[in-house]
Amino acid sequence: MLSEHSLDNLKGVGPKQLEKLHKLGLFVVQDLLFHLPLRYQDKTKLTALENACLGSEVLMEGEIFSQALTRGRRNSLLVKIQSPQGAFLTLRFFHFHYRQAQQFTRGKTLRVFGEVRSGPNGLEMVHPSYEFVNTETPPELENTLTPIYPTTEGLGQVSLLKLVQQAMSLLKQYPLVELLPNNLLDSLQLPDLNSALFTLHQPQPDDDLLEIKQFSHPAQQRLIVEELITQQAALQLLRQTEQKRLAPALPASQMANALLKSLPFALTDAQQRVLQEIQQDLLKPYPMQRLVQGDVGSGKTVIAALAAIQAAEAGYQVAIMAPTEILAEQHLNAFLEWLEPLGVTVAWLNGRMKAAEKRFQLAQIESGEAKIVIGTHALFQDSVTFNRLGLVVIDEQHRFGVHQRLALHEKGQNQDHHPHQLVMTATPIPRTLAMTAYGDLDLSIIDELPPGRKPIDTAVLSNEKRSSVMEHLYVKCKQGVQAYWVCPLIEESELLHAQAAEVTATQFTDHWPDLRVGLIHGRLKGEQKALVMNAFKDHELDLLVATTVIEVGVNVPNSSLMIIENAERLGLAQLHQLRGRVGRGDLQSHCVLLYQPPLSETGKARLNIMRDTTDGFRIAEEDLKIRGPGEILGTKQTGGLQFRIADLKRDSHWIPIAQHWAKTLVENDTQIVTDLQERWVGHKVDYQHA
Ligand SMILES: Nc1ncnc2c1ncn2[C@@H]1O[C@H](COP(=O)(O)OP(=O)(O)OP(=O)(O)O)[C@@H](O)[C@H]1O
Repeated sequence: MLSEHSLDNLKGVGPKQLEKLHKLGLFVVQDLLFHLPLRYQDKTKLTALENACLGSEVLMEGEIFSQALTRGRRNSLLVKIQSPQGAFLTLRFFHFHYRQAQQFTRGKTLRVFGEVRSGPNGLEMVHPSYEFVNTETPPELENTLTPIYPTTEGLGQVSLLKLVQQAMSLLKQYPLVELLPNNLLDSLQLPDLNSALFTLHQPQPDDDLLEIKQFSHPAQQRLIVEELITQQAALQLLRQTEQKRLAPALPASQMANALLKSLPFALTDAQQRVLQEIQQDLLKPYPMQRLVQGDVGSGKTVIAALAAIQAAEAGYQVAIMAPTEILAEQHLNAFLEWLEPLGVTVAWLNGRMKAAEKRFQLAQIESGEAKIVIGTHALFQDSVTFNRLGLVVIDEQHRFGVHQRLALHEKGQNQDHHPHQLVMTATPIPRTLAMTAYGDLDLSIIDELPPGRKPIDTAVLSNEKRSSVMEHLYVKCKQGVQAYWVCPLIEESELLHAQAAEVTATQFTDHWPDLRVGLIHGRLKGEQKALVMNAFKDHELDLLVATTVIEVGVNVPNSSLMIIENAERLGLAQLHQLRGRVGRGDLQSHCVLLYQPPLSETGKARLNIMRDTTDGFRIAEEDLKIRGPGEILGTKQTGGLQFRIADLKRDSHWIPIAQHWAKTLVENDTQIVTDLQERWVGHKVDYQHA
């Protein structure tokens, strides 16, 4: 079996090469077959010099007309060849031996391969590969296109190609088992696996290079589809396993009605719909696995509270995990306000608690006295023992990654049940991406903002206007407006980032001593951050100069002006999150995106999208197109989305199709699913738990 055939069985593979191959993620012969070329060279035909297009790689022949050495900053050897029709091409070599130079004598015929460029003396090729041709017995042309593989230092193309060729002849003897059903291949018009692999490693001259380049060749699509089906099937199996587990069936809650009555607002239709979906899930005796997506400010916290109360009333505990301490504290305040009057005890944990306080909170959690427990990732530390965990709410899950989600989930795993799981994210995620990243979860969307919100008015301005923007901000603050100023992310370094914020804060206080300015950044201690945040909330500060630490969740409805510096450096999803800190009350809010000129065309287009829409889903779709999934999901989450061949940005249109077929396979033939996973997950990728 090629899936068990280790690579050192191939000719020419010693320990050193093996190490290099492992570095490329290649362990068995089958891995080589799935190691697809990056691109191809066409050495199957000769192109006439006259027909060569600039920028294309071609094979051509000509007679040596002259050769010359030029001296300068870099010595170069120039060899001029002439086609039978009289056109000239210059070959330019920067590295050469003088002996080599002597070989290029006038009248000899050369066959060269390289990229045609325009040079100072007409058409040229830099460092082409070449051979001398005996015109009586010219060398044969290649039968297939020549693949160029991704490789690593010390493993040349020629060696790698030889190994793949050995793998291909083994494939002829031991073809791989076709795992995709015929009706699937027929309906999608895709080739079988073995011929797809032959096509991609040894494409015939008539195979469409353009299609292959654009990854739209049926042979490539076939592999992409198989890989995506495998990933979707893995998620569905995970989900099926989860649904076979027991969870406490939580009856409808009376206290939830009391909470609803006590709120100063009525739920929007979207909130009601999502709440009902959650409440229905909680009634069932197996774990809810639901993702709630709500655009910024759509009111997710109250939904979490209403779900929590259903568990608490039934005698179970609820863990609420937030990505930052600022957010955990904000949730704590909201939950205390809403739930304590109803007699529900809320505990909380943070990193800066005094030992005695922490002991007290831990004891309350362990005894079951505390029904709601709020915190950051501190919640899944070993010292935390839940008494009867019935529901886990994870806010902004992509900040945590699947591992942490599962870790908290395991905490509640006593003998008789698993907790229900509710994941909340404020980052709208395009549907296809959500299907891949969260395919094991049901999806609810809060697609409506509370009434009375006015769309944020956004302006895009050059940094040259910075001082007048500062001036304008001062005037507004004097009229009672509260504002954020978000500082540039010049370096990844937390220190420099903090310094930039400090400098800006000082500029304001130096200029306008009567302006009440607060400063918040990642290097402040938790306690200091909380103090500043609370002062801003209580309107003891007019302006909060911040780094992107305020990106998620911060809720100060009275703030209505935000300036974001160096906006061109941030992803759209992140800008949307930041901007979502204003426009949360009924005031008309404004946002200014400052950019450092000159701004590229794409840069301009991106900021214009921000100016033209506040619809998070549209922004996320654009971001997916421009920056890819990492930007939207965060790197931790995308860690679990590494594919061998598929690319979520390029191939997202296949995802719904893959999901459909994965479902059919999971329902009808789990053996195929297991085989597919063995084939694709191999040594490198673990779709479920990476
Ligand atoms: N139906 C509603 N009507 C009016 N106000 C509401 C409604 N639902 C929630 N709110 C209020 O809207 C504000 C935003 O809610 P919340 O903080 O829950 O938003 P969110 O969805 O978590 O947003 P983000 O993801 O941006 O943090 C809060 O002040 C909340 O009390």
